[in-house]
Amino acid sequence: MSSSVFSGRRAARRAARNAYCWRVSQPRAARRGPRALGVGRQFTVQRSAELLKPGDLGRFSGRHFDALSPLALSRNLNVTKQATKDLTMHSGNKDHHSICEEDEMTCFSIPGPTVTFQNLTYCVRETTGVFQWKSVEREILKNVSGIMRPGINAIMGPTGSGKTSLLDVIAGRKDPKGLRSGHVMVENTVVTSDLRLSSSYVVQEDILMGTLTVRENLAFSANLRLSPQEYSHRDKAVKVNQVIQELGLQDCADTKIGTAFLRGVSGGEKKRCSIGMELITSPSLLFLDEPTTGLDANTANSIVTLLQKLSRDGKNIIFSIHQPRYSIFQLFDHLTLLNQGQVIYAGVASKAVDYFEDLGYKCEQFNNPADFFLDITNGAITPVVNSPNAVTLSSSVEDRNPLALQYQQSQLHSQVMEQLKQLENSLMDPRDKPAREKPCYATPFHYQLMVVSKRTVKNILRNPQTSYAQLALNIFFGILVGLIYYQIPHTLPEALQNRTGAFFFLVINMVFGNLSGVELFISERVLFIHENSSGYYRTSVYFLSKVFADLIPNRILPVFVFSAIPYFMMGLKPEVEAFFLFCVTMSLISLSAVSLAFLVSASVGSFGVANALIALPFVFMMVFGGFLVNLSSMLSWLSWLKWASIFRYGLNALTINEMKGQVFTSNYTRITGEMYMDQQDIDYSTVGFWQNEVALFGIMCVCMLLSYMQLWRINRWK
Ligand SMILES: Nc1ncnc2c1ncn2[C@@H]1O[C@H](COP(=O)(O)OP(=O)(O)OP(=O)(O)O)[C@@H](O)[C@H]1O
Repeated sequence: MSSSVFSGRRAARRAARNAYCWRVSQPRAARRGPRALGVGRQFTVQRSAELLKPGDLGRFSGRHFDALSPLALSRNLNVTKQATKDLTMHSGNKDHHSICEEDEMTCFSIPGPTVTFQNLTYCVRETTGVFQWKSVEREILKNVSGIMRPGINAIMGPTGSGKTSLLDVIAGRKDPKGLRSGHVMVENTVVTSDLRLSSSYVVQEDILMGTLTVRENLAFSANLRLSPQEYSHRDKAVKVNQVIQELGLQDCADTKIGTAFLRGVSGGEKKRCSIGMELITSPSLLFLDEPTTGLDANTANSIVTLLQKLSRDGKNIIFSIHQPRYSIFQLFDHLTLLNQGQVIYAGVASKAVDYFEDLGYKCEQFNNPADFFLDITNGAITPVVNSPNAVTLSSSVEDRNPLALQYQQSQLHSQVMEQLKQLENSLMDPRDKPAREKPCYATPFHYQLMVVSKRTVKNILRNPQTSYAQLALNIFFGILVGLIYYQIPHTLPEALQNRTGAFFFLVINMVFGNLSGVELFISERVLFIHENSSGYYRTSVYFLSKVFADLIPNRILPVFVFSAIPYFMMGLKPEVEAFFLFCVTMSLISLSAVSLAFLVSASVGSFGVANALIALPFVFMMVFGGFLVNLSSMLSWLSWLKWASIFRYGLNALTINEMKGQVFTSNYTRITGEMYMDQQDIDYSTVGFWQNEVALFGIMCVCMLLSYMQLWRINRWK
């Protein structure tokens, strides 16, 4: 990145932010700046810090420090190869030396945060029985502890072993209600769901806007997640280009992601784009849920290689993975192996095979270690019985997972627990802690509204079927109603019958024509949940942008077309004011109906349920509209439903607007519009007319408010 672009205060602010993503929770020394921690100067991080003991001395820049001091642990300031020798000399511990020399060394100029978790037990409730009324609690993570440092941290295990659950609990994405014990800490700060706003999480299924190109999707992420105070438009464009280069997406940068109807980029490119959406913020802590699932071997390899490259900048990359090939496994720094929700190995990845061989399992010469571990957990490989540490299978209930038991008794486990204890003890007194900044959105409300609305409009323009269908339907029905009721005469009985019939037809069309509103929030529900919970934008921003982008092209414009065509074809009152009020009434009918559809859309997740739910109130409203049933003759305990009927308010307003001041005649009879409305119990005064309009407006406001609340209440936990 050219220094000319990111110069001055902006660059300084950004550099500080990237290096100190977790600064609010760090010790003062850490907050004083990179130099205080030796960051910026090259030092080496040894991955097997679990092999060190408190009191052992490490060295950095000529100064010695306690290798297991809180600061050293929390920043991974362990030892260089040279320091390892010093350490051995100082501590006189030959074992350390020999073990340390076996370990590979990893160099980070700016190490990211360390994640620790202790005694995590997580339960889910499962419903049972024919009617699913009973619920039982099931432990899916049992007493899981570990330390994950900057580098590649893989969580492996057979299907259903709890990989994704562990990742989600660590990332603060799993419902905290299920956590029975334990806690997760990132740099000495207990993780809450706030972590969702400040960390990066790549979900398994790529959740991207299909109608936008790779570059547009990345720019969307940059616009919302990079603060406008720190990054100018140009900076963001440079950042997007940088991520495109880093991920090798140059060839498909301007290709659309693709939808169910539009072929777009390949699966691997989509996955890289998903990773890019998160890399835009230069996160120091990145979570990925099964990043290689569904990809061919080469693409999977290139993705993990890319992650490994990123981790060498000091990022802490934590992901779940099912059964990687050997070339991928080789890239892991740290491995956590799970079986039935329990840890069966946690430590340096390259030492896992040795660990299991010590337990009596034999890994064939050309066997892939990942397959070897899964075979062990599945019981396809059994331990050699005469091995001194061979796992003894017990039929007792407590020993159902002997591998987990073996791990809990191992030195590896006690070292991890010892280090966790050290960290706990080193936690600062809460009074000394700086006040924790509440993670907040990177961009202000109005900016988010502009960016999200732009995307919504772009999406509608590139996927205009709904808008075209809505317009075509309105034109078709407008002409149809106009032809059926062409130039309604003022002679009785047609004058009254045709007018009321035409109005009923129009209202039906306005209400049922808006059934498509139920798709508004359902079609993008997954995208909304992902983006909202990852801190892209506020719920209110999404709601407003979606509602306005839908209302203007799909609901308001077609209504004016629909109102104009039949109004003049039917020969209704030839007055400008009457036509204007007719259009206003039709718009309010449409808006109140569509708001009800939005409410249903925000409340349920499937089209089938939504269609069934929306049809019911519409039919009830039609029955209680006053056209099909005489409301005054209805059972009193049922007739209150008329107060909630869009049909009733709409029909009344249209009737008052048309009939008031009109005279209808036949050979022997003369009826005024007022006489007719008196007979129908319609209040035709000006106040009476506006009462109907206000009621429609009220229904719209209440439904909109409830839809927003429903959207806000959507379960975002995994
Ligand atoms: N919210 C939930 N409600 C009910 N059961 C759940 C929930 N989350 C996880 N589980 C259950 O917990 C177990 C572990 O699930 P998890 O997805 O973590 O496994 P996994 O190792 O990632 O599996 P896979 O490799 O198949 O994705 C499974 O049996 C799953 O059904």
